Parts: sequence; structure tokens; C-alpha cells
Amino acid sequence: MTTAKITNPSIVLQLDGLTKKIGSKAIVDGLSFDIAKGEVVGLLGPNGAGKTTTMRMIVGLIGMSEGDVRICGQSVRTNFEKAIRHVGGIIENPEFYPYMTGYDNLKQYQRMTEGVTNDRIEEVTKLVGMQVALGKKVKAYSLGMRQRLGIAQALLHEPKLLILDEPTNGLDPAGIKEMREYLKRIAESEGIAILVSSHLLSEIELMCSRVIVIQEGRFVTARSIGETESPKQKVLTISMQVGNAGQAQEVIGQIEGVEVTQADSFTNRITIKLLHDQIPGIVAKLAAQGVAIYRIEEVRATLEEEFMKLTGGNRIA
Ligand SMILES: Nc1ncnc2c1ncn2[C@@H]1O[C@H](COP(=O)(O)OP(=O)(O)OP(=O)(O)O)[C@@H](O)[C@H]1O
Repeated sequence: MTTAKITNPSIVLQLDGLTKKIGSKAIVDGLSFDIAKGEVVGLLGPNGAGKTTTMRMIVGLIGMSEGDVRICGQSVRTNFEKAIRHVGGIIENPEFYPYMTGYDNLKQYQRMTEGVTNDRIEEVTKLVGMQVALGKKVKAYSLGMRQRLGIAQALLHEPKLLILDEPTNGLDPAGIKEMREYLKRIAESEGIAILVSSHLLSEIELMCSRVIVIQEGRFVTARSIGETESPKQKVLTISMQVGNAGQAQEVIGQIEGVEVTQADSFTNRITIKLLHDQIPGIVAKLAAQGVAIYRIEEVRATLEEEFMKLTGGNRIA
């Protein structure tokens, strides 16, 4: 049976109709998406959406009922050994020997894993910023340090794909910020794909280049974040603080392709929908008509607001 089906060589992870049924209930239902080299992708969904189940199937901790997962073109279903050698994952808390140092724990892992060199140990500890902590016993580590050590260990065999289930759980804001920074660093410098689940929408927004939203085991939406959006073609909503909202509304109302969605003559705020490139023209017209402008800011729907709209108000924890 053939197992290698690569459509695009930069695709590291492919989910193809991935389904998990328990009894007659599908807890993951026909999930399909791809992740490319160097991408950090967030898997987002409310409690019980099926994030952990999806990740457990990807790394082969549980079987799949239908569909398949391909890692670097190798099927997890039919060619498990070849597929899984490309994966580093933390789905449950990583186990370490608490009375040994971080370094000795990594050495222990090296002894059990073929092809891990001392240089590689040094490289990954630098990547996750653990050079100093490595000499301390693991029992003295904070949760954040344990997480880092877990990620360092998961990277030792040079995987092409890193799977992290809720890696920011229990971390303080500083720990979360650090995690965010080194995940980005790992994706860039190692060129690996990272799939990370989280309840924290704000975290996913900052950490990932793309987010995949699931609910009740099904795909809801995927969205690119940050630089990948082209601002020129995007319809923006801006809010302006002006000297006279009524007058501003009159001036802007005459411009084609610009929609005034709100004008409040008490606060003198006006909200407008327009394209990025139309902003300078509007500012110039208002100024020419003697309308004072005190402030212009973009009104952005957060991922949370979008998520609430898409899932009919089902909250993320
Ligand atoms: N072995 C099982 N038997 C029966 N139901 C299960 C089993 N494993 C998971 N489920 C159910 O499947 C659904 C998805 O669970 P899963 O843990 O994958 O969700 P999740 O998105 O990771 O949620 P959380 O954010 O709460 O961890 C839940 O309703 C859960 O109760």
C-alpha cells in the first residue's frame, strides 16, 4: 500500500477527514487542514471541542476511526514508524527525573534515542534559553522551566513537527511571554511546523501565524493573523474624534465607497468603513472643510468577538 502522498513538499502536517468516534458519537468529525514548514498554528476551541483528542490522534496516542494524518507525507495510519519519527510532542506533562539536573535528564533521553549528539543538546538548550538552569535539579524548577525542558527534549531528535497541548497552562504572564518568543524562534530557526492548542485567545493571537477554530469536533474557521493580511485590500473600520461629528458626517457622506456607520454628536465620534488607501483623502477633505481631527484609530474585532459570532456565543474557557 502506498503511504507517501505529498502534494506540496513544504506541507509538514496534513489532516484528511480525521474522525474519532466513541460509540455512535463523533468527538472529532472530519477534520481537514494542512500546516507548512515554519508555521506556528493555533488550535482553538471551547472546552470539549476535541483539541486534545485531535492531537492524541496526530501523535498516535489513540487510534483514528476515519480519515488519516500524514506527517511529511507519511501516513500515521499505515506507516506509523516513519511518520512519527518527524514528531516531537508534549500532550501530557513531560516526565523527568526530579533528583537529576535538567542536563542529566537530557543526557538520559540521549541514551535512549538514536542520533542525538552533545552539540544538539547544547543547541536546543540555547533555543529555549535554558543554559543556566540546566545545571539545577529538576525538582527546583518552576513550571515554566519544566515546560522549557520538555520542549528542549521534544526537539532533540530534530523533528519537523512539534505538537503542544496547552503549553501555556499554569504559566504566569512572564512565562507565557517567554514561551511565545521561543516558539517563534524555534519555528524560524529550525524551520519546523508547530501546532499549539490553547484556551487563551489573546495568546494564540500573539503566538501563531494562523489559527484553526474547532467546535464539537468540527472545523469552524481558519484565520491568518498579523503580517499575512494585506492591509491595502482590507475594509477597515476606523473611529475618529472630530470637532463636529455632524459636519464630518456630511463631508464623508459625499465620498464614494465610504460608509459612515455611526456619528455621535455628543462625543463627536464618528465611525467609518473604508479601504486603507482612502484614509489620507478623507483626512484632507475634512481638513479642507474646517473639521478638526483630534484622533483616528482602527476598530478591530478581536479574535474572541469573531469566535463568539461564529460559534453562536459558545465561550472559550
Ligand atoms: N475516551 C473518551 N470517552 C468518551 N468521551 C470522550 C473520551 N475522550 C474525550 N471524550 C469527549 O470528547 C470531547 C472532546 O474532548 P477533548 O478532551 O478532545 O476536548 P478539548 O477540546 O481538548 O477540551 P479541553 O479544552 O477541555 O481539554 C469531550 O466532550 C470529551 O468529554
